[in-house]
Amino acid sequence: MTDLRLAPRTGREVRVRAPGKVNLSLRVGPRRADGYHPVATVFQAVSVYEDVVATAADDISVSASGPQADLVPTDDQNLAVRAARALAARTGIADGVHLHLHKGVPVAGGMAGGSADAAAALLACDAFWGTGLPREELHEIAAELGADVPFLLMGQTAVGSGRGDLLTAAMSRGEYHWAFGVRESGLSTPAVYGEFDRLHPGRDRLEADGDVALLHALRAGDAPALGALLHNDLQDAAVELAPDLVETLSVAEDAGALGVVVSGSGPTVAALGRSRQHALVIAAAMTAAGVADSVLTASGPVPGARVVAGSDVL
Ligand SMILES: C[C@@](CO)(OP(=O)(O)O)[C@H](O)COP(=O)(O)OP(=O)(O)OC[C@H]1O[C@@H](n2ccc(N)nc2=O)[C@H](O)[C@@H]1O
Ligand SMILES: Nc1ncnc2c1ncn2[C@@H]1O[C@H](COP(=O)(O)OP(=O)(O)O)[C@@H](O)[C@H]1O
Repeated sequence: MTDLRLAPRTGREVRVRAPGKVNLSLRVGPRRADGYHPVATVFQAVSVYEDVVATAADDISVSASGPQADLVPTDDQNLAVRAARALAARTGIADGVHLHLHKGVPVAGGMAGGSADAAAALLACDAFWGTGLPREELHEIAAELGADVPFLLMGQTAVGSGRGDLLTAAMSRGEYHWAFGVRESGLSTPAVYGEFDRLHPGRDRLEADGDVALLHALRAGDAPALGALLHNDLQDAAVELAPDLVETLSVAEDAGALGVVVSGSGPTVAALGRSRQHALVIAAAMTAAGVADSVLTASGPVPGARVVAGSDVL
């Protein structure tokens, strides 16, 4: 038997898990001078995960695995690489790291998989390099990387304002069960916001207080009420760019979903089930009708990015 105490130490790894999200409500105001839109949103983190593993390397590099890994850039455009570089710049660290992304969240699907990678990479590098940044500073870097990144650090349920990066935790009781209809060809977030501008030229303000009833339903753990109140101002724009989504939405509705909505900028369709079993039934209905390239089921809310293991690799 090998004596592990004598084995050479070849590397250390830090493993971080971050969830995807669904916007239970997304209200959008008129485009600002900086190109962003003010939003009022209610995020829920769901149990579809990105697992990011940090190991030693000379430079900062990334690789990806998972069903849609070929759609993920592995250069400096990758949000995990951008996160590592931003943390290195903030802390003056000159070390390298390799980040491997096990992608469970659909790519360009409106469920923020890239943002989850960025949040996970921030935590992974912070632990790997031992920089020990306070949570607020990680949140600041996260907001610079993208509007959705802070929420994937935080997880659970939160109200987002500003660009979606100013967060307040929201109370939520119980567990919500989702079926997701996934498309292979994603939608670009800027393109969907652009289509929103085209469809709503007269929009002059953000309806920021429209989610009182939805937040009440969450506090009460009332899934039927929540289902009826799911809302997405970007849905028409996503449907305009991907008209087949109408069928996906209607198949999920016909399967008895409590509510059906396009997730964020789409094209993933999120359908709320009455139970875990019912979410499986809705997913099966979408598969049988051929209205999604693949389906997922998940529940929420779940925690944000967190270190799940840090170990010496022999
Ligand atoms: C629509 C939402 C809903 O949660 O999520 P996704 O569906 O992309 O996951 C978000 O607003 C997306 O957030 P995120 O994907 O992080 O956006 P960023 O990388 O910061 O911005 C990409 C581009 O989207 C547009 N954008 C983003 C956020 C916002 N509040 N207004 C915008 O107009 C801008 O054109 C921006 O240049
Ligand atoms: N780590 C990453 N994972 C996925 N996509 C990434 C990543 N880094 C950059 N991208 C780019 O961001 C785009 C959208 O990312 P993603 O977060 O998956 O979707 P969405 O913004 O719709 O939630 C992708 O099409 C890809 O070009």
